[in-house]
Order: sequence, then structure tokens, then C-alpha cells
Amino acid sequence: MSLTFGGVAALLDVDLHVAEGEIRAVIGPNGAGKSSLLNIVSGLYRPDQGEVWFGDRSFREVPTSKLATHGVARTFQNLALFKGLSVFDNVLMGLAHRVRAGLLRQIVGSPLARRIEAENRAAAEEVISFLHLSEVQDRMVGTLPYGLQKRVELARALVVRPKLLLLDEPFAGVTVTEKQELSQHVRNARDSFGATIVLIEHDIGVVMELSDRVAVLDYGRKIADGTPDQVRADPAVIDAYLGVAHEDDTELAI
Ligand SMILES: Nc1ncnc2c1ncn2[C@@H]1O[C@H](COP(=O)(O)OP(=O)(O)OP(=O)(O)O)[C@@H](O)[C@H]1O
Repeated sequence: MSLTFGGVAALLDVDLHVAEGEIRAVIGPNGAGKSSLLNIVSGLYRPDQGEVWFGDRSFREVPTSKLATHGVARTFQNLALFKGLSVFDNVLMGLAHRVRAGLLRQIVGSPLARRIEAENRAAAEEVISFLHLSEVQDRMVGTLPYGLQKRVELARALVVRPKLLLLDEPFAGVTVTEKQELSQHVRNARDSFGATIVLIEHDIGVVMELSDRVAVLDYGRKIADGTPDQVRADPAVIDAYLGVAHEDDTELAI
């Protein structure tokens, strides 16, 4: 697919295939096109050319409002949490799409409404416990350390049991210890919740440990794609990151 902004090519003929159940990373220097790619897949941008396939369904423009119905959830680099609400309520919000507002007005107070609420609360509790957030579930999100807030965002995305989980720089701004923890939670999200995961990230070290396959963008083009070992040893990747001519025996020090 391709995407341009006023003559600037953010993406040029980039294609990205994601296999079911894999952890797939997209990395690249600043301005490489990572966010543009994620924003196309989550319906925020429309590509000039190309389409997005979820299983056997293709979209010229991904319908953002229907993402959850198609089993897609995403997190945001700048957390999109309600800081004044508890962890529990934030996670519960992840399920808000389940009942249309019109229907909700009709059934409010009814046994059906109570049943839906009970199911939603159970789903929220399950994912909170899965991500080891039970101890802080009543805390206001804004009072938590940043790494925990990132985990809450992961919980809110996971509560819908997505088939495809898009993570926008999940490790940005967190400490080294938090990175290890979060990394394990992301892996568990795939292993135990069965989510296929696509993440864009600056921190290549953590990506190389976590991902099954890594695509590398540079100036809107995909310059490499493969296993972490293949990508690490790819001269084009070394050039893009170091900005120097490679030597045959050079390897990314990551
Ligand atoms: N909304 C926009 N309007 C104009 N230009 C944009 C817009 N979004 C991105 N671009 C441009 O498209 C190119 C790719 O940007 P993008 O944000 O996708 O890269 P990125 O790899 O995510 O960078 P970063 O790591 O810094 O977030 C850049 O040249 C950027 O300036």
C-alpha cells in the first residue's frame, strides 16, 4: 500500500503479511512510516493505493467503528486512558461497544442488561487478573506508574479478546524492568489469549527478543523483513540505523 501527505510519501508500496498467532514487529527510524501503517490498519488513515485484509475480508478503507466486530483492538502511544477512573472501569470501557446505545436505553434495568453487565465485569476481572493488575484494580489510573498504565491499556485492548492486537510503541517511556514485564505480558497475550500481535516500536532491542518476524521501514519503504536474526544481519538495516556504509562483518549491536 502507499500513502502520501501533500506530496510527501509516508509509505511507498509497503506490504506486510501477518500470519495468525505470530508476534510481528514493524521498526524503523523516525519518520519511517510506522505510525502511518498502523493508522491505515486501524482505519484512521485511508491509503492512496492498496487495501487491508483481515482473513478473507478486504477493505479499501478500514471501518474504525467496526474494528472490534472484526476482532481488532489497538493501543495508543500516548495512552488513551481515563486517568480519573479506576483501572477496573478503564478495562470495562474496552467493552463499551458491545451494546449499542439505543438498545442500552431500551433494556436498562432489565434482566438482560444485568446479565450483560455481569458478563462484562467477569471479562474485565479475568483480564485484570491475567495481567497481574488485581492489586491496583480500584486505583485511579492517573496515580499509577507509567509502566502500569501501559499495562492497563493492554488490558483494555485485550478484554475484547481480539484476534488481532495492534500495539503502538508499547515500550515507549517505560523503565528497563517494566519493559521485561510488559514484554512477557505481550507474549502471554499471544500464548494464552490467542491474539495475533502487530507492534510498532522504536526500541529494537526488546523487539528482537519478542518478535517472530520483523519488518523494517525506512523513508516509507520496506527495506527488510524476516526473523530477528535475518534482520539484524541485513546490511540495509545496518545502514538505515547507523547511517554509514556497512562492513561485511558488521552486526547490529542489539
Ligand atoms: N498527518 C500527517 N500530515 C502530514 N504528514 C504526515 C502525517 N503523518 C505522518 N506524516 C509524514 O509521513 C512520514 C511518516 O511518518 P510516520 O509518523 O508514519 O513515521 P514513524 O515511523 O511512525 O515515525 P516516528 O517513529 O517518529 O513516530 C513522515 O515524513 C511524516 O512527517
